[in-house]
Amino acid sequence: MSRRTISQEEEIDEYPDGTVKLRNPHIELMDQDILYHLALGSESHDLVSMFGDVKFVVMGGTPKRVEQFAYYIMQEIGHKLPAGTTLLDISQYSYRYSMYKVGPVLSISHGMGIPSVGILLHEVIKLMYHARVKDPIFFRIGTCGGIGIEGGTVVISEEAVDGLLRPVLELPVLGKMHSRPARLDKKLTRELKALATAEDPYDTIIGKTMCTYDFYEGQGRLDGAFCDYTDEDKMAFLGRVHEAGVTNIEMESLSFAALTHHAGIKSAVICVTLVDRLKGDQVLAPKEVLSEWQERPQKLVCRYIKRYLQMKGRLSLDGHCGSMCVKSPRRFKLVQQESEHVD
Ligand SMILES: O=P(O)(O)O[C@@H]1C[C@H](O)[C@@H](CO)O1
Ligand SMILES: O=c1cc[nH]c(=O)[nH]1
Repeated sequence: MSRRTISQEEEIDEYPDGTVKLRNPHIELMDQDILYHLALGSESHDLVSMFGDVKFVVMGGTPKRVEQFAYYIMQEIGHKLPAGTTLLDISQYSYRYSMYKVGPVLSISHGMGIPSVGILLHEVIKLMYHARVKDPIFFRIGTCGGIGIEGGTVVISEEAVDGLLRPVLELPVLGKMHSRPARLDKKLTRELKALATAEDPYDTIIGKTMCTYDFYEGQGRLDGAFCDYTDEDKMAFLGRVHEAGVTNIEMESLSFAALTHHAGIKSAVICVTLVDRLKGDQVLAPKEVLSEWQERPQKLVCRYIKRYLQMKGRLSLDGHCGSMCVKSPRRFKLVQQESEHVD
């Protein structure tokens, strides 16, 4: 095992072969590990053959969004299903989360808020470990409220902070408060930004994301069931956090950043804004507009995955998966050179 320095404060352990390390000595001693909320187990399922080829884990709040992403990425990478079959929700019998696998991509719903995404991340990180997945990359494709930016803008988080602007996830453990740094991969953030194009009919920006424990009072809304502050108080708060660099507010990035970082897994959070919070609280855009907006983070992540697979020679330029299905070696080389920034 080797040590990688992430910052002066913290080092993380890594196995040289890139497999995910668990920071829990108890798991190895257990006869079997039941991933209860995924409806999977380390003995009941052959996790290595089911998931050993995973490279990308893409998470989003709703089962519908992750199913849609699974079908979209399937089409984009030319992944074929056996005739007459459809994608299967692998975790359907957990009745908690939905999970779809398309070649090297796992698409999983995480529900709403830090507790829900946290439980899922524990089990997905263990799944990566049991399946001996190498160097997985995790993405959250979400929705958020923007501050001073138009609805439909895509925000790639450079940092996640809590409602008090602290870049840490706090969790009481055995009666003591534990703090974990919430860090996202800076290089991955830049690489994603570079994949936004001038032809996209919306902006893609990098910004600081505030992650709250609540949608209403936690995000300073005036339209919850309860509200003990004034419109002026709300606007002063939003102005203050905006000045501190916050561009958007959502409810999972802190846990996503902290737990992936603690596991030594590269991750990024990409959210589309549904409302400019300086102009209002309610999400008023029509359903069709909201649904098109939600596709925007998916498009960016899909571009990243395709670029990655093209560079590894696992995808042809016209988007067909295969072992070495490169159509024109000369053009492929060009793609490789253009996209040197992608790992
Ligand atoms: O998964 P998404 O991005 O839709 O999650 C955001 C944050 C909360 O879970 C939810 C609130 O509407 O939207
Ligand atoms: O304002 C918003 C919109 C989506 N999700 C949030 O958490 N906040």
